[in-house]
Amino acid sequence: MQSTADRALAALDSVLDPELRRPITELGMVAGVSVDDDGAASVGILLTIAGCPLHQTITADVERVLAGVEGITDVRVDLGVMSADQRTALKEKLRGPGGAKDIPFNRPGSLTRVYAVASGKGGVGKSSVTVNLAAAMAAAGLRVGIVDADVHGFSVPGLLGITAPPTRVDEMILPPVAYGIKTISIGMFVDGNAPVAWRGPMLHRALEQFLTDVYFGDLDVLFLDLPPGTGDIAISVAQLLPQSEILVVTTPQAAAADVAERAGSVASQTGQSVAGVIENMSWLQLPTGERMELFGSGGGDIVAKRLSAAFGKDIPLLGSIPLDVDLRTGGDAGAPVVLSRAASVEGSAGAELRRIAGVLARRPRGLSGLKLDVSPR
Ligand SMILES: Nc1ncnc2c1ncn2[C@@H]1O[C@H](COP(=O)(O)OP(=O)(O)OP(=O)(O)O)[C@@H](O)[C@H]1O
Repeated sequence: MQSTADRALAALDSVLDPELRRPITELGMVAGVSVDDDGAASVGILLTIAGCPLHQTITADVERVLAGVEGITDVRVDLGVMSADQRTALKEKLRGPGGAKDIPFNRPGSLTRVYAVASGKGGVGKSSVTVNLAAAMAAAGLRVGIVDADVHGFSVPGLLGITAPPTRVDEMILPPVAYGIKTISIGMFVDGNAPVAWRGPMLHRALEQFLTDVYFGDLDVLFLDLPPGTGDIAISVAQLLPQSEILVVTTPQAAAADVAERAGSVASQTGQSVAGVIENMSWLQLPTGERMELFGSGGGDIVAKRLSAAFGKDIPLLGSIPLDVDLRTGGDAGAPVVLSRAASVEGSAGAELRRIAGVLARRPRGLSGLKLDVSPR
């Protein structure tokens, strides 16, 4: 018959490390469990690093789970810290022997879809679109990550309300999780609003480090929020993640369409493909029911048609998102509009973003254009 301590240990399988999203039992974080005759349990928990900011969450989860185990009357959690050897074992468990310094998304058999979100110019809503698509997918149960590669204008942490810094386990970086999205941004590594004046090679190295040192685990979808324009980082993305596909965000303006098309056509030089075009700020819904096209019309359609002609295949306009105060206030508050009640209003920005997320989530996995097994898991 199982002892109470055995049942307690089995119950701890349901406690997940908040950052690694795997059971603490599997991660070697449970040093031991004992239960005395009166039902008082004491549990040794090994944190990955001293002063782990999430120790209170882990402690509370352990206490809650053990309180539900029959025969346990009291729970004491003793926190310790992993030894260097234990940390090495953890890293090997997560990343393979030697803590493999490769990009996991490029490994043969990786089923992660990587979308690099690009725009010709700044301020068209690229980051807002990225964050909302990611949030809608995560809410639908997909495992989602974002790399905020917009080093000059990083805004993803703010849009997701992330203030906590990433946790480091030696050289491995554990990304903060918000709304189920594992997120890493250059903004988490610079002081306050200090400007980042980095040049190409530094950007390349920063992105490479994000892709190799950040532990994302298995992801269904990874979004990269690129800086606006056709700069060095777009080329780095193509080199570092050759299977990534571009999502082009534009406004309806003809001038914006021209630069957005250029951003998309960089992909033809780098051998990447374009997954589609998203038009943002397409119209403003007036109380009279009319749509006011503040920035003109047709930009998204023009970009999609021109890119289709350039690539010799259909590149769809995935959707048109209206100007919407709820999208902006949600962004300011760090609460993506797709998760709010406002998104259930037909024709709203949130509703359209949810629809586009659904379309992208249903696209076949794997390298587009190549013959791969893309049957759903
Ligand atoms: N559809 C929309 N309706 C209302 N406001 C929007 C919409 N899209 C974006 N915005 C607002 O426009 C501003 C710029 O958006 P965002 O930061 O997402 O753009 P960006 O293209 O990523 O900019 P940059 O490249 O300069 O970082 C934000 O204040 C955002 O809330």
